[in-house]
Amino acid sequence: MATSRTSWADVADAEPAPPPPVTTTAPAPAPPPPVTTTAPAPAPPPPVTAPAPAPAASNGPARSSYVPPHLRNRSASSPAPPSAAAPPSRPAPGGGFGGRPRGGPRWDREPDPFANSDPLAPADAAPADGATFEDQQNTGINFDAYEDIPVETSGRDVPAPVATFAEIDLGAALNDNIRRCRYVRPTPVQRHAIPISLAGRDLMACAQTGSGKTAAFCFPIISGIMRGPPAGRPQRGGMGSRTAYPSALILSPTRELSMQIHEEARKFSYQTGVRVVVAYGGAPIHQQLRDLERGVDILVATPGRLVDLLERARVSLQSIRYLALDEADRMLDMGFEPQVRRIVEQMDMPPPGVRQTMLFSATFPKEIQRMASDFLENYIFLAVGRVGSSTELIVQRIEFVQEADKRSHLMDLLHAQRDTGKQTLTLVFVETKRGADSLESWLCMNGFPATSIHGDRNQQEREYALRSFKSGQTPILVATDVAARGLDIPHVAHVVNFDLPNDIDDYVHRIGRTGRAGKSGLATAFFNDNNSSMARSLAELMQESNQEVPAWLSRYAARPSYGGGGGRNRRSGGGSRFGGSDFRNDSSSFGKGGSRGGGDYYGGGSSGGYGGSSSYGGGGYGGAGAPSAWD
Ligand SMILES: Nc1ncnc2c1ncn2[C@@H]1O[C@H](COP(=O)(O)OP(=O)(O)OP(=O)(O)O)[C@@H](O)[C@H]1O
Repeated sequence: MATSRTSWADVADAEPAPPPPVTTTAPAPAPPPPVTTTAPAPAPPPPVTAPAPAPAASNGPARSSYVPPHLRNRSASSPAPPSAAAPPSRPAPGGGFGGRPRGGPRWDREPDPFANSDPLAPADAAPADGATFEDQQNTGINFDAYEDIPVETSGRDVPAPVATFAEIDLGAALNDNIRRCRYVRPTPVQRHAIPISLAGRDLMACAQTGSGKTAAFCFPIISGIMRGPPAGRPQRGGMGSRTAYPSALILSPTRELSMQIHEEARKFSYQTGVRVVVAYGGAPIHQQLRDLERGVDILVATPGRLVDLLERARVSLQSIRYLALDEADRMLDMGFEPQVRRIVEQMDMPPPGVRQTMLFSATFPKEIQRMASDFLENYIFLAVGRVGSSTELIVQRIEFVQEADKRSHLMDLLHAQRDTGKQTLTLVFVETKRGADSLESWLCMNGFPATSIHGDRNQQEREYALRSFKSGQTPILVATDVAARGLDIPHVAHVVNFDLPNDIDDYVHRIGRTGRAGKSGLATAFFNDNNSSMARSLAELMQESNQEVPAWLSRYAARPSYGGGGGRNRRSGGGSRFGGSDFRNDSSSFGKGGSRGGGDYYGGGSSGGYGGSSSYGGGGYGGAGAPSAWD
């Protein structure tokens, strides 16, 4: 691996009114015998000093406009903006549309994704009462929080981790963007995952919420596309074809998460010539089709909308070199698995071994690992922190609250928070869509500015709610599990599980909306007899995360009938600490296609507990007649 000693990371720290509401079947190669190594986190790089902020490339919010394919090859007539003085390692990725030759640099027309650090907030959005959140960027990150985190890798010939971005040859343009993002050093998952992916290896990676997994899969993809396709790859399509041929596909379970990944990927790929397009349900397809027609290298999509595009022959997957599944365990659970298998195995995507596949999540039940291995070849399993565990940065409190008392209890919490005088955001999770509406109204009636997000709200309302929450205009967001995964909202200081989920992994993702990127957070859960099946898994999780377990919860957990019998709330990392986490290390687990019904997690069967929760966009996915939030 080449190294670049000129990177910013060697020397530096860093720079720098919402709208009205309104077919190829993959062979299943035998898994390699895993080799397990438990690696200490690499030594932290020496402290660095801050350079003068690099000018955020300020070619303004130029309108993106269609570049005719025949013009894409011309060399840039206008000089590159100052921060892009060094040309990208590969100046001409991008087309993908109609299989025409990929064009030349297009950054003279590229809107600046750094112009507005909050992807969903309008530039002029401000927190309530005119207060401003201190800093929306990634400064003040407590990296020490990650230094002694245990890391496990298993698989053959695991590439060595890196300690700095400078050790990785990601390309000058991408390095510029890393600096603009104020990422000074890689997080632990990035230290391990990026070299693995750059070496061309398939990867199943499990790392705690808020630990930087998005960049961990985006950087290698962008860097790989910048370097260009492998020699001899046939050009697809013909003149006049309206089919888009992305080189990379990133799938995620919710619209909002896809939007967020798109915004992140646009920042990372700014002025690299790599073009990122997003496609998700609930939004007009015509705009997305137009975006695809302008060319796409990386397509970020929700499965439902992608299937639609594939059926219309507006997207072909035959040029896919990189496939990433974010929230991979969710993507492969009962609700999504058929759609995802269709996309990955029954369309025209190259098989494992030809494409490179990366699966990421904070939780990875072994049952799902087993299924996921169908998509991978000779892969490396990476666990940063314990699989399915929550970060110790989040203080977890469990309070015994009867159903009838929940509202007044919530009110007490909110009053206490208000009394601190700090401008923070509170995310309140409830079980049902109706429950979300009703709690939102009640909070508003009682003087607490709240909004809600769930699967019965239309996309415009969902986006508005999220914007309003992020900006601090409505600092309380009542949500179903549609907001449980992946969303990276700065300043969420408190997550309240007003209704506990039925699945411990959902709890891990929910509380992970706070305590992100090395910052601390608070999570309070209301527990009563209705949640007794969660007692043991909650107590175990809290113990693993060094939290104080209330005596009454330990007593609940000790009762055999209360969560003691296994079922889906067994801890998903289960087994011995590190070593039990890669399912290939379980002697009974070899043989990819092994019995899915024999799983040791989630009730021991593919129908043993996934997907049935009414909280997922209401009525669950697959629930008859209920609109799914997961498309
Ligand atoms: N190297 C880095 N330095 C500083 N900040 C970083 C770095 N990498 C990522 N971040 C920031 O950390 C935050 C969390 O990252 P990200 O959303 O990718 O987490 P995640 O692991 O995908 O979380 P989740 O499991 O909840 O999806 C983001 O705000 C991101 O910009």
